[in-house]
Amino acid sequence: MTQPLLTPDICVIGAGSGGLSVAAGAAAFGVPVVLVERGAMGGDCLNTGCVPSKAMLSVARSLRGRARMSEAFQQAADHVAATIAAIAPHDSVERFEGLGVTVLKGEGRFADPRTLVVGETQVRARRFVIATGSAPRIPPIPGLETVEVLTNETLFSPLIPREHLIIIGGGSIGVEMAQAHRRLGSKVTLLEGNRLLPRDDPQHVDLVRQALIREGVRVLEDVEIQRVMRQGGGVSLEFRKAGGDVSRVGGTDLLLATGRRPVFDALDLPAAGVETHARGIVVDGAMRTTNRRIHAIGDVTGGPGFTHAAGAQASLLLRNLLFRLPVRYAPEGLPWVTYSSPEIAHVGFSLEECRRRHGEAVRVLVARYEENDRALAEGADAGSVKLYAGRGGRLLGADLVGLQAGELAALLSLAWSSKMKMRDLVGFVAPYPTLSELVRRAALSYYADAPRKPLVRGLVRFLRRFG
Ligand SMILES: Cc1cc2nc3c(=O)[nH]c(=O)nc-3n(C[C@H](O)[C@H](O)[C@H](O)COP(=O)(O)OP(=O)(O)OC[C@H]3O[C@@H](n4cnc5c(N)ncnc54)[C@H](O)[C@@H]3O)c2cc1C
Ligand SMILES: NC(=O)c1ccc[n+]([C@@H]2O[C@H](COP(=O)([O-])OP(=O)(O)OC[C@H]3O[C@@H](n4cnc5c(N)ncnc54)[C@H](O)[C@@H]3O)[C@@H](O)[C@H]2O)c1
Repeated sequence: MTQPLLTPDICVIGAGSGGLSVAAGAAAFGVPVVLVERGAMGGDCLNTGCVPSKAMLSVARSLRGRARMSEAFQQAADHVAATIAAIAPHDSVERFEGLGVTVLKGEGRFADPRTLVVGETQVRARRFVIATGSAPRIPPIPGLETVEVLTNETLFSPLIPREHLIIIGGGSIGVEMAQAHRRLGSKVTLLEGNRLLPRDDPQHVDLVRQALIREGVRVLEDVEIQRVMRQGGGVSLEFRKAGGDVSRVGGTDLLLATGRRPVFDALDLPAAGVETHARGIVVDGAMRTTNRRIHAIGDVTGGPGFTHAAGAQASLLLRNLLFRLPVRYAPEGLPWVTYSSPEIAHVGFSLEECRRRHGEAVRVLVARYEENDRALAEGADAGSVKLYAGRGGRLLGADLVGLQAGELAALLSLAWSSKMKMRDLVGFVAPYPTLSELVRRAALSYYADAPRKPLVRGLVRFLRRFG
């Protein structure tokens, strides 16, 4: 029996953040698309990532230790399930088939540079888009194989009370899950080999660190984990603080939040002539792999692992595939947010990168939440907005920490991508009382010296003569 053969214009492998965007966008323009998914539609973000973690954080924020642990976790589990169920229809097979996409449920594997095999079906597309995402990276810690470990793939389903959760890794997942579990009633120990949130502004990270410690999370940084052991029904860890003695911590559960690895093993990429490096599939600025008919986007390319990064790549790729326009994906300016309380966010270049590029011309402009009426009214006076201004007042980057810092980051991301200057950030009207006034206030400080400048004072004096 010959295998069924499909010959779409575009075959997308992986129905997560990146793949779904490409499939929906291409189908909207009437382009024949085949979408291949071996697991749950929606990928990591919907099922085991952004959505369950943010839903859990929302319940944790409203309860903040005010409910019994069993009740708190039950509420969180219900809200996680309800949130996923509310979003799932948008990512479902039915919706995509309704858009005209042919959805194949199964694992894709390349047979040759032009053919993907999915079960009994062969797909020979003009272009392939690999969007197969990432999986938790398991570090080589002795003894890890002897205990049961949790990852984001197992933590939320079932979402159950953990008496004492030990978390290895103080990146976004580690910090968000430490706070969420603590607020739902778990005892939490967070161990990080470096410092918490190593890519974020150190002063801002300190605010997050202090919040975690105040709420009762035991935070251990600069530690080297030496061994993991079984202990009764739980786990025990041996670790060493830089230069110190070996210490031990025991808990009921162990969560690994130690970064990601790209997922492509099942694809047989060598058969397709697609090269990989340690972080993922090798792509050029147009997201083209070493096989010119095959593109790759999202976590599998090893760039910054965010849903909005996969979405941004998908939009650019659509422009390229549908309209043949030249595109170049530049991850540098990408915003990111860790949804702790306080939230911590970043836009554009880091201060270090700004200084590397523009030297002494860079000015740091700060506005503090304690100076903002809305923040005071909300009882959230801890936080700050830092803008990095270059020559002529151009916005080069920003770091933010505090209530709703992520929403302010969206405003600044628009300003950054529109190449705005401090003049523009001063020239808009921020409704009163909003946190967005913080952005204006920080930008205004760029002109703080103006009243003292002889030239400006002279001009004002001159203009006064005219009544
Ligand atoms: C706990 C957690 C919280 C997160 N929170 C945020 C957040 O708040 N904000 C944010 O921006 N990002 C967040 N992320 C990151 C975000 O989830 C990812 O960056 C995003 O999902 C990547 O999208 P993707 O399309 O590359 O891959 P995915 O969404 O993972 O999709 C890949 C899909 O490919 C399928 N697949 C793999 N191999 C094959 C194959 N051979 N054949 C067929 N199908 C295949 C998989 O089953 C999967 O469905 C979070 C991640 C985690 C783990
Ligand atoms: N709010 C968000 O946007 C959000 C939330 C969660 C996850 N994510 C994404 O999901 C991905 C995974 O997040 P993550 O937090 O696992 O990865 P990460 O790379 O952000 O952080 C991993 C942390 O683990 C530490 N680590 C690694 N090995 C260790 C070891 N042996 N001992 C001690 N510490 C160790 C690292 O120093 C690092 O700080 C990232 O791509 C992230 O962008 C995003």
